[in-house]
Amino acid sequence: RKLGRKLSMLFGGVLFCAGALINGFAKAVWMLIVGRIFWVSELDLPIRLYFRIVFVIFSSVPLYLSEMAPYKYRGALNIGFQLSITVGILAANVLNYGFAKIKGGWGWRLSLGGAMVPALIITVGSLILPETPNSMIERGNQEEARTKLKRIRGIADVDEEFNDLVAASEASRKVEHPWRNLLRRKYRPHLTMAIAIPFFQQLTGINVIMFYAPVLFKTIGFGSDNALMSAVITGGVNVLATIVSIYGVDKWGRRFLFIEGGIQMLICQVVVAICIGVKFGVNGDPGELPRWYAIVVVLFICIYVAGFAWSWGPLGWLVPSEIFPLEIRSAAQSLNVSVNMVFTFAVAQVFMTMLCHLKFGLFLFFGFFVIVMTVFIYFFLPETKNIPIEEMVIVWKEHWFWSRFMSDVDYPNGSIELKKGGDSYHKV
Ligand SMILES: OC[C@H]1O[C@](O)(CO)[C@@H](O)[C@@H]1O
Repeated sequence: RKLGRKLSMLFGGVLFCAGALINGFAKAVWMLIVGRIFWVSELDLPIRLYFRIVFVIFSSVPLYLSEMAPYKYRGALNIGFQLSITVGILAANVLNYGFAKIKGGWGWRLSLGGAMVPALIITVGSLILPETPNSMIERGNQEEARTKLKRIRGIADVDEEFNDLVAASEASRKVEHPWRNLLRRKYRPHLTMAIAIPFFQQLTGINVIMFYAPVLFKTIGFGSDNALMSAVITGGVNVLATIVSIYGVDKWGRRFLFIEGGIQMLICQVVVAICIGVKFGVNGDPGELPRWYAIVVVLFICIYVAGFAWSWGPLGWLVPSEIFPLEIRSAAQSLNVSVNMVFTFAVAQVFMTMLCHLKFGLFLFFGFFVIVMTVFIYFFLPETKNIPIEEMVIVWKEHWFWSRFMSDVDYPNGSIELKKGGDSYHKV
């Protein structure tokens, strides 16, 4: 909050570079450990190039994107963040596939040290990017913010938006304790979403596939090469489906994608559980897996990944970044990222044990959570597409459940009127 979004990103980029260097040149195990502490959140995958970004960047980039974007395209632009993650994962899978074939035992140095490339892009990029007007106003540079807003929007008359931003910032300046505020009654919906959304995102079980696809495919009877190849395939589907959500998020809305994606994931989880259950039972030796059978499993895992990649994947970052009012935004976003990382870590840690004990039931375990989260979205998440961030209070005020927490909250100063049309709002 004090440093602004730009410096936060720079700080993260530098740490990330340091981690990649220490890892790539590691001479001892402790160097690998230190490098990884600097670097990534998935602590148990030693030899894997994973273009993941440290916590600081996760906290600042989605906010940066949502604050910068014109609200009609906010969804699409924000999803650029998740798209980069999926492209990173795909690149990592492809490169690891290649590096694994290098003889002489130094392929892993390329895998780990190669993270310098994205790390440098982040570091240099953060120096070139402009600071957001919101963040400038927050730190008292009003005129600079106005000029910047004109430049970003490409028009001279930015008064309406500028005044909105200033009003929001003034309201936030009066408040000194974003963390304590987060606990206030009127922020109950925000607090709930800051915890529930990242929790549910990880409880879809996506990282079981993302981190362990090769292990999983091998376990169910694929050869080594095919298993690595399948990881490349799921990585590709992940990228393509994320692009679908960029296309649709501001048209079809967040709720539609969440609910459709949830149903799709659930169906696939049940089918995969049945496929694996029928073949393995609970004993665990599949023998030879017929080719058509393997293809069916990979196909349904791909459909599951697609369901995730146009719903919880991108929306898990987008929705929190657009619902928090400025006065709690940084704190709430940090909470969101922390919960996400804690459960990413937890799922990665318990996956092996769960697979051994639950067998095919692992997919049903995550399937159960997918049911819960889909019902949760249906009842508790209001549609946020096409609403300026500064006007977002409207969606809570008109929500059947959350309105009870918002009774003493006013519409923002000089608020434009928003009319509800179907499942979303538009300016009148
Ligand atoms: O695309 C899959 C990736 O998306 C995330 O859920 C959120 O960014 C990651 O935890 C996961 O590895």
